[in-house]
Amino acid sequence: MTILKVTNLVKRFGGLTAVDKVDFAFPKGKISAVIGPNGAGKTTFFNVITGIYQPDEGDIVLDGKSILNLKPHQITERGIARTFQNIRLFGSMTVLENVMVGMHIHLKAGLFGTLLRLPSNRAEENRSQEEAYRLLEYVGLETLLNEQANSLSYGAQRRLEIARALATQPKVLLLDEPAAGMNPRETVELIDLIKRIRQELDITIILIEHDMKLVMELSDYILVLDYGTKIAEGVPEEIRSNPRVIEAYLGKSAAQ
Ligand SMILES: Nc1ncnc2c1ncn2[C@@H]1O[C@H](COP(=O)(O)OP(=O)(O)OP(=O)(O)O)[C@@H](O)[C@H]1O
Repeated sequence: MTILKVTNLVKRFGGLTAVDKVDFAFPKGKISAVIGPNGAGKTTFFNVITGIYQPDEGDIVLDGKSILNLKPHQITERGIARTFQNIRLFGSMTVLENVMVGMHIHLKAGLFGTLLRLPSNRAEENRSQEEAYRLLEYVGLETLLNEQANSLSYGAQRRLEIARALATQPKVLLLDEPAAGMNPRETVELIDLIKRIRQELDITIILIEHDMKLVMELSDYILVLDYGTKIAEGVPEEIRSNPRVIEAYLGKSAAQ
């Protein structure tokens, strides 16, 4: 079953076509990877799906409904959450507060009522704090809940970004280079966390990643972009031996 489907997706920047007529159906409850050489259009693809850019052509359908022309926060409300290639946390806020920011889209009190701790919002605030704590436990950061976000290690900041994204209760979670800058131990922990999110929370995961070991180990399905176009799709074994993919990564001579 498909949860997210893009059809004939096109995004141009002036004369450059960053995403060029891409069709892809992301299977529900699976981990899909979007790979390709630098500049292939992967982040632009994520930016179009999450409403940061509107596509010039094509359609994006989440759970049977088009999300075209929606603003990023409306797309989050529909059930797509993401993390960024360059970590975007509220650095001077605590770890707990960062997760509560993710939660506010589902709270009646709203973000500022929650953060200002207005008396009328106390009960809701307590519930959301408990939920935020549970999410921090889930990603293994519960002992750091009162730390300032920018005091965390790089790997911990990436996990906090994932917790904040989970707080929006997504159907689909987009991870843009989640292992970038991580040491080998942090990467192993990340792989475990992503597998648990798929299995236990039933969330569909789409990730962009340059670490091929991680991609091959985690992905059920892979979409390969090069110069904005889809050059291959399939299961990891098919992608690993696909001559067009080898050529795109290593140059023509490697594929011959
Ligand atoms: N806002 C923008 N304005 C103009 N050109 C852009 C913009 N964003 C991306 N591009 C261009 O679109 C192309 C695709 O970029 P994109 O960042 O999507 O690639 P990528 O596959 O994510 O690359 P990387 O692996 O290096 O992160 C590149 O040529 C890039 O320079």
